[in-house]
Amino acid sequence: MVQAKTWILTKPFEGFPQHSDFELKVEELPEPKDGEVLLEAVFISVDPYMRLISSFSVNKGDVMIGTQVSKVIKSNNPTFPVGTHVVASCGWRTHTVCDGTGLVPIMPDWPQDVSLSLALGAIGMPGLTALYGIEEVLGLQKGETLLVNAAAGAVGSVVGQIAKIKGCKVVGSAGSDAKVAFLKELGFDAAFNYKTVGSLEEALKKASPEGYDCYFDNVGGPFSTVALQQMKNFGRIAVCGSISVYNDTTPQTGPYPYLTMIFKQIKMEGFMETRWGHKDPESLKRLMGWLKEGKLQGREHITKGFENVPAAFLGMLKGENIGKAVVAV
Ligand SMILES: NC(=O)C1=CN([C@@H]2O[C@H](COP(=O)(O)OP(=O)(O)OC[C@H]3O[C@@H](n4cnc5c(N)ncnc54)[C@H](OP(=O)(O)O)[C@@H]3O)[C@@H](O)[C@H]2O)C=CC1
Ligand SMILES: CCCCC/C=C\CC(=O)/C=C/C=C/C=C/[C@@H](O)CCCC(=O)O
Repeated sequence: MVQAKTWILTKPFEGFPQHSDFELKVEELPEPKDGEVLLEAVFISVDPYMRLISSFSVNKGDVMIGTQVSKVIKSNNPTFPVGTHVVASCGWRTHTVCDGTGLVPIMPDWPQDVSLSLALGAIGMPGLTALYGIEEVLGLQKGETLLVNAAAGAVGSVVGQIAKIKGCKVVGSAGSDAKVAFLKELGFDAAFNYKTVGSLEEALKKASPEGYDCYFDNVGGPFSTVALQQMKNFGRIAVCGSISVYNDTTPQTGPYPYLTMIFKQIKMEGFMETRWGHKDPESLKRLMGWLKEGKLQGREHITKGFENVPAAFLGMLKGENIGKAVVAV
């Protein structure tokens, strides 16, 4: 008999999540039946979407949602022999018994010297988000200028690096001087701390006086109101996330930038990375290729211990992470 530790939600989030919204529970798991496997979590991902989804689709007492890299430690399913590593959407739990539905094996030929945690980051969902936002939504072209915010995070740091691979000028904004220094290390052409610049408009103009062809928006809210005014004619905007409003308790209202969009003939498209799921195997190979060539860095912010998953999640929402926030169980 295996005991699974789980983090359950004591109530749906309201405003900024609190430590008291979570409770550690222990569950006795049954032995896996025919066709079933027993998974043991190795790395657990903490992501901004969990803040949103858990406000409306998770009930009090449910295990907190989320993905993990886990190892099959018992198997009655020939598709997933013991020792197989998978990406599993089974939430914040140390052990899981399941029938294999929805388990995604780690891509074949994963190099020995690359941490499996990257399957939750640069070589996983956030990396794919960056790639699809750039290629499928923005259609970014060599020589163009791209702006990305939350640029030192999981998605943003990959966005900037792919844009450099494609021969573009990249401007990034982030919330601390240490993050700005990291962006410069990654080869960003310009980077600034949006919390200390004074005038965001001036910072954007200084970084690219001729404006921006493309804007990869992870933040939304007032930042985007200002950034939109700095777009070039026929600029394109990929609306990836809107983290500045995820903890708001009142609905968003204007400003309404439609006149600027009309005059500048701007195109703006929201997207979910899951739209291009059929391309994932090929796309993950491309991301891994860049990693192996040294063109892509998969920086991570690792928190140790299952007991610290809520703290890692709250820390990510507060902006404590440089790179992908992950928990090593
Ligand atoms: N559309 C899609 O398919 C997907 C969308 N996303 C979205 O992409 C965005 C980035 O996600 P991800 O890379 O995983 O997370 P990050 O690793 O970037 O971590 C979140 C970061 O957001 C920034 N942030 C937090 N609060 C605010 C705020 N009020 N204003 C401005 N910035 C804030 C912080 O960085 P800083 O210190 O710079 O403020 C923090 O480090 C999110 O909006 C997320 O929802 C993610 C995956 C898929
Ligand atoms: C499914 C997330 C919907 C929230 C949309 C809000 C903001 C954009 C964003 O952050 C999107 C994230 C998309 C994440 C997709 C994750 C899937 O690959 C796995 C999710 C399954 C799970 O955690 O149980």
